[in-house]
Amino acid sequence: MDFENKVTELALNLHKIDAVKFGDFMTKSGIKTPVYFDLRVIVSYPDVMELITELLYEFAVANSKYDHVCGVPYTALPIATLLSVKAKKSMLMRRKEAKSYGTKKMIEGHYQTGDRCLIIEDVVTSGSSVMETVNDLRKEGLKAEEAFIILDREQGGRENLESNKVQMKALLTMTKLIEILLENNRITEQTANEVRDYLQNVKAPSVVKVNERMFLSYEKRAELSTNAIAKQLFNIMAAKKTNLCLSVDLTSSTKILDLIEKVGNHVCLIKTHVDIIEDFSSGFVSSLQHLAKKLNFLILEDRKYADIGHTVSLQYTRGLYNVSDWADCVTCHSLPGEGILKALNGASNTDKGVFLLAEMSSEGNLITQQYTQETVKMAEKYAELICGFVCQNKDTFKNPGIIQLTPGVQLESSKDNLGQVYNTPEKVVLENGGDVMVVGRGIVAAKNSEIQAVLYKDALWKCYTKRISGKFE
Ligand SMILES: O=c1ccn([C@@H]2O[C@H](COP(=O)(O)O)[C@@H](O)[C@H]2O)c(=O)[nH]1
Repeated sequence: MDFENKVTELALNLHKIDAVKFGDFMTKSGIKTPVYFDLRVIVSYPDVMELITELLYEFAVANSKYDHVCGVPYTALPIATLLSVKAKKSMLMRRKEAKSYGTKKMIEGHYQTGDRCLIIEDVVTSGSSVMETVNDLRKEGLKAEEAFIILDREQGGRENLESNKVQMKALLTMTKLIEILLENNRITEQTANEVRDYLQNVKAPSVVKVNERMFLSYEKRAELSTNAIAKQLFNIMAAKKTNLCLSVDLTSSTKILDLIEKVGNHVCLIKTHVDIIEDFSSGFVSSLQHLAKKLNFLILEDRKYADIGHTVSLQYTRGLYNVSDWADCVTCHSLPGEGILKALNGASNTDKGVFLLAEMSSEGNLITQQYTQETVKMAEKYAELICGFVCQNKDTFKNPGIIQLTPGVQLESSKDNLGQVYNTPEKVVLENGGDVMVVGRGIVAAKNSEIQAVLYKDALWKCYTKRISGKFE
């Protein structure tokens, strides 16, 4: 029997076993519907289970590359099991609730970060159940980009899933099912029309688009990084439990080193502006590097390069500051075009990173939405060089392997008298998606910088743990 005939047989069988019913029903959300699906009953019909498995197998194996299958609990679990055995592919099981003891894992089974997982579901209306499983898999660093469905109710689920980067394929659509049942005299023309009218008029609510990096831990994101500095920074944050970057905007090298000695334990990154240091020397650089090793932080020179590639390569590798010699990463503008990234790429033999400025914290800055988008696009070709973006919004980029570095942070929202805008840790981390938060005067100008650094560190870390728990919206 060919594929189409088998699909027809499935439609007729689903009707025969009462998995599809026509009449006056009420959906979970209280909307009247002339058609109702209850595919939970299929477990009582081994030949229907076998047919579904065969069809999904032909459908899935022919077109997809995947490492695991995962059924949306509960109806799709036995189907995913049969499919996993038939395809000889591993299965993962998503829990509905995390265990209260032991590992507290949501996903059971063996997997590696970056593995591809195919989702199996019985019926899709809005796609929200599929998205719950997709989100839990993505939190574990798995790729969940394809969902195979028995029946698509055609009420917006496909569009909702696509907007969350999940391609959906269904064995049957509601339209096709009605057509088959009508052709085979299982339903009347009137019933068919009632269902068609209903389909025209009732759409499921849209599913909120998720930004995967908002829910992934720094450990998981380290595994997804293609830039060595981003990887290191994620790992330092996870190990030291801090996502605080201190901007040491002081003009005396002794004062800078004294401050770092006090707060270095509480930060993951130290950000410098070397051109404001009045007594800059190679001795300062050696002491800074020594502290970075001792206290386990990375060094970012916030140079904000913005010239043509040739000049930038000289600014980066030569002159009084010879930044490439000591800074793990630098900031740079995208304004001059790609040449600036070409210049920085390969200018050093050791691992380096670039934070590209996609947005600024200052009031009235001239960066437009289009400029931001083009900046993010420009970075795509330089996956080994870019460790992140200096930006202010969670939707500026999606790649979970890179870092959102966000300046303009103080414990209270405020402004300075030269246009700097400050947001609170809650706003920056939970709403705006900051991964590493830059604090300058909030710590540097405090009476006791160490106490203040701990306050910032704790507040920012608390927001991060809340964010990855997903329980903040
Ligand atoms: O958009 C940007 C980019 C960089 N910065 C830098 O961050 C610090 C912020 O210092 P505060 O004292 O906390 O204001 C500073 O070095 C800026 O050059 C930024 O503020 N905004």
